[in-house]
Amino acid sequence: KRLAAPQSPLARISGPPKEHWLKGNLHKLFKDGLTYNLALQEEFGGAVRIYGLFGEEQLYVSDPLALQHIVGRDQHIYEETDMFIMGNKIILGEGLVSTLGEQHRKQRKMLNPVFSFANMRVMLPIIAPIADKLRARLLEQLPSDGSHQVNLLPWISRGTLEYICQAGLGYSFNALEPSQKHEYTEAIKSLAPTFLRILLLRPLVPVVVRNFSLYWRNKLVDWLPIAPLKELRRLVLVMDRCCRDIFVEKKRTFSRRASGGNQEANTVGERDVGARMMDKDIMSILLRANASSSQADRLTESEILGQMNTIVFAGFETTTTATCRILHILATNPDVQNRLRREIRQGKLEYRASQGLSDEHGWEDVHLPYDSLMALPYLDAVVRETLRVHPPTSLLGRTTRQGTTLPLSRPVRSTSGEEITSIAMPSGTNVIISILAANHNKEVWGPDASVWRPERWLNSSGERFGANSTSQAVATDNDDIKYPGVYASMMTFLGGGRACIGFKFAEMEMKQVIASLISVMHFSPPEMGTEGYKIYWRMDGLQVPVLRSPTGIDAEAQLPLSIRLVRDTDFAI
Ligand code: HEM
Repeated sequence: KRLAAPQSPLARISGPPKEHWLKGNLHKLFKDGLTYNLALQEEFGGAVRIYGLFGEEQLYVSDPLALQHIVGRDQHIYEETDMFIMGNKIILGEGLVSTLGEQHRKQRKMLNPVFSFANMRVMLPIIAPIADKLRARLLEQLPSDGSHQVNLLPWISRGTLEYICQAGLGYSFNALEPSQKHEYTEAIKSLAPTFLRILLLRPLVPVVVRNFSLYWRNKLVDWLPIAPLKELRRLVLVMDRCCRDIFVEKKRTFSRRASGGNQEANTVGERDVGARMMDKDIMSILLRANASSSQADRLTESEILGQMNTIVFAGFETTTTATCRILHILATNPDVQNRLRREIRQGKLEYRASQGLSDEHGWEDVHLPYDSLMALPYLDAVVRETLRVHPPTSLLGRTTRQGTTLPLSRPVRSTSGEEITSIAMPSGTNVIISILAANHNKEVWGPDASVWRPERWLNSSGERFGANSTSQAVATDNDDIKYPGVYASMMTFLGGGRACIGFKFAEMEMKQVIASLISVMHFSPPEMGTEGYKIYWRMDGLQVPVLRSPTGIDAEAQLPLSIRLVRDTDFAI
């Protein structure tokens, strides 16, 4: 007994038994893990000891005060793991998700202003016509006299790619023209599924990066008989080449304009964005900011290049699944859908009148400006509540870079039944931030925390609380029991120095798409026949819609919904 290794501080914390000798509890958490994740918080509280690979003890955290420390006060201690940073660097380049410490801070300093409200106002007119084009593509599929079942997932996904590429890169890949496949958008779409197939190799990344040069890494990929690894390398090369081409063109256009030369776009992709929107995209704003900043703050070319793939990748699947989730909820809640449509119609009618436009301009086609769109209270409540109950990214990893102590707002029980109010965290302890459990915490959101109820964001007259206020939605005044999230006090977009930089963009995009689609289209659940099929949201890495039958769950992600044109009765509440 005396020779046994000293017990780690986490061994005292209660948690589930080890489920597998190799995978610990990880497969339960990350493979269709919604129920398992929520049960952990219910049973053990805001800090739970779980087992990682080879039984390594980790801390699973949803406690508000602990998260204030992890993403806020002590964020320099709780950093991304080497596996995450190095893996991202290989795949996406030297962007925000691949850097730590001073380099990351420098990149954020340059990029934060790019995602300001002022720039969102400028970018909304890039997105609005694309959402209308998506709507037109869906309407084309409708028979003249009835409803039609459409798998919305690929369409929402094409729309999202087009918004982020046009607004992010200032480049159109015509993603809403399925006949015009582009190798860049195909690569971005294949990236996450390919990566998931070799997820178990991820822990080896730091060892390989530290011990093998690029030449030998390439040789390894050649020699190893692992097809998804070779495919991943191909995708990375395609993304890198396409981004470099766009970047070179952008720089050329940029310096030509700076010297007062020709204002025309050079490439088809640039021209397709339309002259009106030229130079208003994220990369153009970044290039201008970079050129006018001091030498010490300036990003290198490779850092700018790295942001291109990072922004497109980070903004793609997350926003796609969130938009799909909203549409699915609207389809299954016709009253909510009607109320929302009514509010949008009212908002557009008022704006049309304020601009002195005649009735000839159909209200459905009116584009609300940024501030009016953001101010629609019910739309805001529907988006907030969906992002709270169903956060697209549910779990994030961190590791302690030095020893520290983690305080808790509510004590948890030790394995021998004592109360624990703070936890000693040795250097190198792996932490899982549970965005999902935090967003479902009954102490913060009330006993109906897991119920989707948009009214929690509204007062009794249906108005929303002050701009960022969550006073009614949050069931407590105690600051220790509040989450440090950047968006509506929830953890969906995280908080602190590594919070989602694109959250305003995502919010704007989702609101615009929903407003555009439901102005003219009605959504309802699909006919599933007699075999008992249901749409089921599987939580692996992201939350993804699939079909579930009594005999099992389909592997293929899909969101089949019935759509038809809106009728007068679809505004009734
Ligand atoms: C509903 C949609 C979205 C969700 C739920 C979401 C969520 C998140 C979360 C949780 C993080 C923190 C990740 C971590 O620390 O490991 C993050 C980071 C990030 N997100 Fe988003 N995101 C969304 C949309 C977007 C969009 C549209 C963009 C770009 C326009 C974007 C760009 C980024 C970037 C660049 C980071 C890295 C920030 C950094 O490390 O400094 N995201 N996002």
